[in-house]
Amino acid sequence: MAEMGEAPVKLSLKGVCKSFRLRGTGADGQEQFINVLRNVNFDVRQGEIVSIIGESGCGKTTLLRIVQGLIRLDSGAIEVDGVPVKKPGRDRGFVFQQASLLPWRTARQNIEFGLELQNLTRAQRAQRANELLALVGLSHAADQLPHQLSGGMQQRIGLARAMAINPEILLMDEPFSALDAQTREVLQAELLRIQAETHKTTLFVTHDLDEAIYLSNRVVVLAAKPGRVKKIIDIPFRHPRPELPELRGDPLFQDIRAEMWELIRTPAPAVAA
Ligand SMILES: Nc1ncnc2c1ncn2[C@@H]1O[C@H](COP(=O)(O)OP(=O)(O)OP(=O)(O)O)[C@@H](O)[C@H]1O
Repeated sequence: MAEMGEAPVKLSLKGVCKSFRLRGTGADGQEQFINVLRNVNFDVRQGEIVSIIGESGCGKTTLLRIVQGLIRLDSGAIEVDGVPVKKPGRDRGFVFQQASLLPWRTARQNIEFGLELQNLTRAQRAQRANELLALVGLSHAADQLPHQLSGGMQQRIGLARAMAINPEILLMDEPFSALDAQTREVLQAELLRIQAETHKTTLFVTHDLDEAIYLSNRVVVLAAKPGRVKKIIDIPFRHPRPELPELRGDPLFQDIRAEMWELIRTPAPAVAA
């Protein structure tokens, strides 16, 4: 997007390749591999939200976990500020599809969890947790246990927990897909509000084309088998954006959506393993 055009590159994916070894062997007794990602290249600029879309199984989650440092790549590199990263680090926070909160800890204590490994006093931890509870709009629920929170509230706490370590990059893997449509739209708008406050560089995996367009500065469309970048689409709507129901009525939104849908449903040429 034009607003982000001049921002420095924060995260770079350079020639990322990944195969997994399958269990057992083939008829010829040889080990078998599935080629999941092939030469994936793109950059994410400081403060940008970039979404990854593509058909189920095209390697979106694998790619995010490689960036997180939980899966090792076969070749290529992940760079943060131009420096290769190979392991998980406090510069990258992760938000999952399920919030996976610790059930015996309150909302506040779940947020504080990530802070306990840092050299902070109890008072500093409490202050940071209070700031984050306010940021995600849940100050009133600080002392509730996870089972007392709705799915949407749990995801807000999951986001606050990821933000607790003050990562420079947020990695989000379908964080709203388990929520009902109405809650999802509320949280999408909240994420844009939080993004405007915090300017986190965000890499966001989703199945939902509308969500990708609404949230993102750019959308990376992956082709499948193996996962490759098919196209990177600029989303030109300026911030602050109107809410999603209104944006959906914009003919430009519909054109972008139609282009993405066409890209996803048209198989890319096969690539030799
Ligand atoms: N540890 C593993 N061992 C073997 N194959 C794996 C492993 N992890 C993922 N795969 C395979 O890699 C491919 C990509 O999986 P991945 O979960 O990254 O896709 P995805 O695009 O996120 O899918 P979805 O949209 O359904 O969540 C799939 O074929 C999957 O079966």
